[in-house]
Amino acid sequence: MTESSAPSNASAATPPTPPATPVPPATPEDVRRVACVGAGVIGGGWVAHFLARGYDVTAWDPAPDAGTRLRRLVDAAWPALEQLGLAADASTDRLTTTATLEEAVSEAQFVQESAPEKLDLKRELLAELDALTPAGVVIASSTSGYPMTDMQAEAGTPGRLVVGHPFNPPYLIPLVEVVGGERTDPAAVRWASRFYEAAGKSVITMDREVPGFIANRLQEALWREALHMVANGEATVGDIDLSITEGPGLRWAIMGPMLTFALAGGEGGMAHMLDHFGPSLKSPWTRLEAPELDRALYDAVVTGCDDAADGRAIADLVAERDRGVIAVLRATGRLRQDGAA
Ligand SMILES: NC(=O)C1=CN([C@@H]2O[C@H](COP(=O)(O)OP(=O)(O)OC[C@H]3O[C@@H](n4cnc5c(N)ncnc54)[C@H](O)[C@@H]3O)[C@@H](O)[C@H]2O)C=CC1
Ligand SMILES: C[N+](C)(C)CC(=O)CC(=O)[O-]
Repeated sequence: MTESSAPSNASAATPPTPPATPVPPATPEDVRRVACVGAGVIGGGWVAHFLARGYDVTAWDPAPDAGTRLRRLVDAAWPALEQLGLAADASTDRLTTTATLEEAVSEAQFVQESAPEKLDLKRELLAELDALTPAGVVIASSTSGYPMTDMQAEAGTPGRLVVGHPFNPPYLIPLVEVVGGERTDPAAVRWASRFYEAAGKSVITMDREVPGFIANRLQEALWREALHMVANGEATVGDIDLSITEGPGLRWAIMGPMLTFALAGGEGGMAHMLDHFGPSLKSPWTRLEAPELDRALYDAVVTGCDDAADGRAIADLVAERDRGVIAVLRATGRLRQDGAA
């Protein structure tokens, strides 16, 4: 199977349910119609991204107010996307919200699932999506951490199910981590990676399942340590945020932690850095085990964030974040020719 071909429809134990409408699988670069299932923070962000890249998007979400919420999210994101540069044929009019899941996916050439992070729900939904989506069309889950092996357990044709893990907001943060499960066809993983690239994303394709993928594994280590420090009264929520925004975070937007630390070794680079600071790896700088998320810690973090927001509403913070990310992308020359980040 070549990289441009769609994944096989090879069946697992249960025979596949035939798709509702026969739609021939597209090559990743030829996809025009994308379905987004679940339209909250992340699903809505995906919708905005795909619209900005000129796709026709169908969206389905069971919440009664989902359509209104989605339009609000897309409208709020659009100015940032205009700044980045829209695809020639991009329009919010290309969005259709559907009354049923079946309508959303029946003509889709790619499906992005962004339903709540609950394993049973994901399992059932992915099996249903698999039954409703045209044969050979790749279905990706936005999950933040469930292995696809666990989520594909009930699907008739698990070969086309992949993880496509985005970062908030998916319309601005370029990275997507792509990985399959034990029963995923490797061609589906390659297809998804090529599709995301064509859709303007920066892709890491993983060849094995790792809990938390790569970036969340790193983020969670930081997050866990931050919660320990708040729980122990060692740092305030404000201290934690400032320590990153005025410290390592500034460098991380330009180089990752590896190259950044290579520069800590001066002319000797990473080798000198390891010789010099390697022993400190054994220092008790990390606690590793997660702290108990008890009421006191919960309240301290929530109140700390309210204080940090200093009266700014979430919508104001979203606009501020979007302006900041665009400025960083511009300043570091990371806006692609086609306007995608
Ligand atoms: N919030 C974040 O920063 C990130 C979240 N993710 C992942 O994205 C996924 C969605 O998370 P969020 O957007 O944050 O959650 P959210 O709570 O904002 O949105 C979830 C949406 O799914 C809808 N929904 C409920 N039941 C559903 C069903 N059976 N089928 C389809 N949709 C259903 C809800 O009405 C809601 O609009 C999760 O898997 C999460 O782990 C990934 C990256 C970042
Ligand atoms: C908090 N989170 C685990 C849902 C975060 C992510 O999955 C990625 C992100 O946007 O940082």
